[in-house]
Order: sequence, then structure tokens, then C-alpha cells
Amino acid sequence: MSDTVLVTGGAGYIGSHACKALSRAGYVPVTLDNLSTGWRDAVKFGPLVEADLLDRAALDRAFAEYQPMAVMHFAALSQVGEAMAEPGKYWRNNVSGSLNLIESAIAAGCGNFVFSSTCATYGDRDGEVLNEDTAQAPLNAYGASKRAIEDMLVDFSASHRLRHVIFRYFNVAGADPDAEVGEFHQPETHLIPLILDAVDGKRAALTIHGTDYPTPDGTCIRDYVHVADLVDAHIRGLEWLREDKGDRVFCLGTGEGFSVREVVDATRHVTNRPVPMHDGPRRGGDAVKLVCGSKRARDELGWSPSRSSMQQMIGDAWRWHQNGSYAR
Ligand SMILES: NC(=O)c1ccc[n+]([C@@H]2O[C@H](COP(=O)([O-])OP(=O)(O)OC[C@H]3O[C@@H](n4cnc5c(N)ncnc54)[C@H](O)[C@@H]3O)[C@@H](O)[C@H]2O)c1
Ligand SMILES: O=c1ccn([C@@H]2O[C@H](COP(=O)(O)OP(=O)(O)O[C@H]3O[C@H](CO)[C@@H](O)[C@H](O)[C@H]3O)[C@@H](O)[C@H]2O)c(=O)[nH]1
Repeated sequence: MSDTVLVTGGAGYIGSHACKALSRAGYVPVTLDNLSTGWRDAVKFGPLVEADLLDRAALDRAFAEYQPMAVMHFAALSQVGEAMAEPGKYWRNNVSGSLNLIESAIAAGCGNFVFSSTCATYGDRDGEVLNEDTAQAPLNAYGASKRAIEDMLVDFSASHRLRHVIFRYFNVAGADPDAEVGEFHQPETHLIPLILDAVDGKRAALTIHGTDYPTPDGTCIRDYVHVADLVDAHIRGLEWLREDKGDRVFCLGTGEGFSVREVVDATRHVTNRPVPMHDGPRRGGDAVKLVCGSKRARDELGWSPSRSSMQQMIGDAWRWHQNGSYAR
């Protein structure tokens, strides 16, 4: 079996960390990315194929050239606000793009597939801890597109034995502990990098999106997981497929929820600097509380997040934030 893995979205935040982890684990990560939200500079651990998921011929050429033993599929548009405003963009890019990728993989005889899904597929579940058996009811086209791709994988697995692992991530945070790669989105929409921008004056202030939610301090609650722990689970997922253990969904989070205000307080503590901020209205499409039950990943993959304390995630993000950025 080849040791090459095709990493779609390998020029993005999570995909670039996955490429580093794959390379360390002895695999050759081949990034396939259209650089729409990713960065050429972030591709450091293997070759880059600059291509779009919507270009089926380019996908076929990449499979023929590299003959990967597996696909790790990170490439997607993933901003909730944008998905509310432009749902068609999400259905086209994420769903049509994934359909092309799956069909190209099957045509090339590549039968192992690891997919980035999200807790945004659940919608509002009234405070319950979410796990693999929780019913999905997405609130926006982003979550809906991810759920559709999950369904697609199940159908293709039944017809073509496309072995797959689906990871539903909660909120991914932090950066490579060596700061070789990190989170750099333009525009940035994620909470922790935006707080850090406010801390070091790159933006005037953080806006808190909604302070009247039914939570103890009125702000939304999320479960944050360190990107290094997340990609460690992906290596375990790949081994799971190599051992032919069957199709499986795993939720990845820590089980601990933090409100927006709690994340701000932790950032103030870690950076030892004030966080300029003001209260704003709710952002459309946000769930009140998303907290993960990750027992299955721990029991079956032997996954144990080791860097996912809030302090560690903010500390690693802060180190990267002060020294790292990319140019296209
Ligand atoms: N960041 C999070 O907290 C989080 C949480 C849950 C799930 N996810 C999922 O993880 C994956 C990676 O997220 P990220 O934060 O690294 O995003 P990102 O925007 O940094 O990376 C996505 C990459 O995919 C590429 N891409 C997008 N559409 C493409 C296309 N049509 N063809 C080729 N390349 C394309 C982009 O250029 C980019 O490099 C996404 O699928 C996202 O939905 C992220
Ligand atoms: O300027 C900001 C930005 C965010 N928030 C709030 O902070 C929380 C976290 O927001 P964000 O960092 O944008 O993450 P999510 O919207 O929860 O979405 C992320 O996490 C999802 C899983 O929960 C993934 O699917 C998405 O790809 C990823 O963007 C939410 O309550 C936001 O309303 C603010 O208050 N102010």
C-alpha cells in the first residue's frame, strides 16, 4: 500500500497541521487546494497540487499521479455568517466539490476516506451533551452541506465499499506548538484569533455577538479543542481504516464548554493584556451551546487530548499570532 495521503484543504488552518502530523507519522501528504482561503506558504510538508474540487479532470489527474492510499478531506467553505448570506456557494463548493472528490477517489481505486464534519450539523439541542447518536438538525447552509456529505459517504460506502471515518469537530483552536503553521484566515471570523487581534491592536475591539442567550453569562458556549490534538485523532482514524475496522463517526471535543466571556477572560489572563471589547447583537445561525461527548474517540481510537486546556490553546495561538502569518 502506498504511504501517500491526498489532503484536500492542506493549505488551510487544520489541513496544514494535518500535513505536519502525517509527515511525522511517516506518510507523504499531498495537498490539493485552490488557495481560496488557504495559503501557499502553509504547504510545508509535501507537494501542492493547485486545483479546485469542482474540476473533476484535475482531481482525476491528481489521483493518477500520486496514487494515494487515502484521502483526508478538509477543503470546504466554513463561515456560518457567509453561509447564511450565500447558501448556494456552500451547497456548490462543499457538496458538489465533495461529490466530485468521492467519485474521483472511487474511479482511481482509493477506498479510504477521512472527512471533516462539524458539530454545526446538530443545530440547537437544548443544552444536552452531543455525541455520535444525537440527531442532526443544522441551523445554516454550512452545517447542512456537511450533513449532506456525511449522507453521501454512507451511500457510496454501501455501493462501492468506500471505507470512511467522519470526524465531527467542535471548535478548533490553538496552533502548532513549534509555530511552523497556525491559524490565519482573511477575513478572520473565529473568536480566539479575533480576541488576539484586539489585544495587540490589529483591530479596535472585539464585538461579542449576543449577550442575551439563555446561558449563565448570556453569551454562547462552545467546546474548544487544540488543533494538534485534533490532527492526532486523524492519524488514529487513518490507522483505523488501514486495519479495516469499518465506517465510523467520531465526535472530537473535550467535553468542557466555555462561554465567549470566559474565553475573553482566559485570553486576558494568558496574554496579561486588556481585551478591548463591546457587546453587539446576536450573529445569525449561532447555536446557544455546543459541547461534545468524546467517549467513543477515547475508547475506540485511544484518543486523549493533551494540549486542549484553554490556557494552552490560547498560549499556542498567541505565540503563533505574534510571529506567524502567510502571504499568498
Ligand atoms: N476551524 C474549525 O473550528 C472547524 C470546526 C469544525 C469543522 N471544521 C472543518 O474543518 C475543515 C478545515 O477548516 P479550516 O478552519 O482549516 O478552514 P480553512 O479555510 O483554513 O481551510 C480550508 C481549505 O480548503 C480550501 N478549499 C476550499 N474550497 C476548495 C475547493 N473547492 N477546492 C480546493 N480547495 C478548497 C481552502 O483554500 C483552504 O485552504 C473544513 O472542512 C471545516 O468545515 C473546522
Ligand atoms: O467576533 C466574534 C466572533 C465570534 N463570537 C462568538 O464566539 C463563538 C464562537 O464563534 P466562532 O469562533 O466563529 O466559531 P463557530 O461559529 O462556533 O464555528 C466554528 O466552529 C464550528 C464548530 O462549532 C465549525 O464548524 C466552524 O467551521 C467554525 O468556524 C460564537 O458564539 C460566536 O458568536 C463573538 O462573540 N465575536
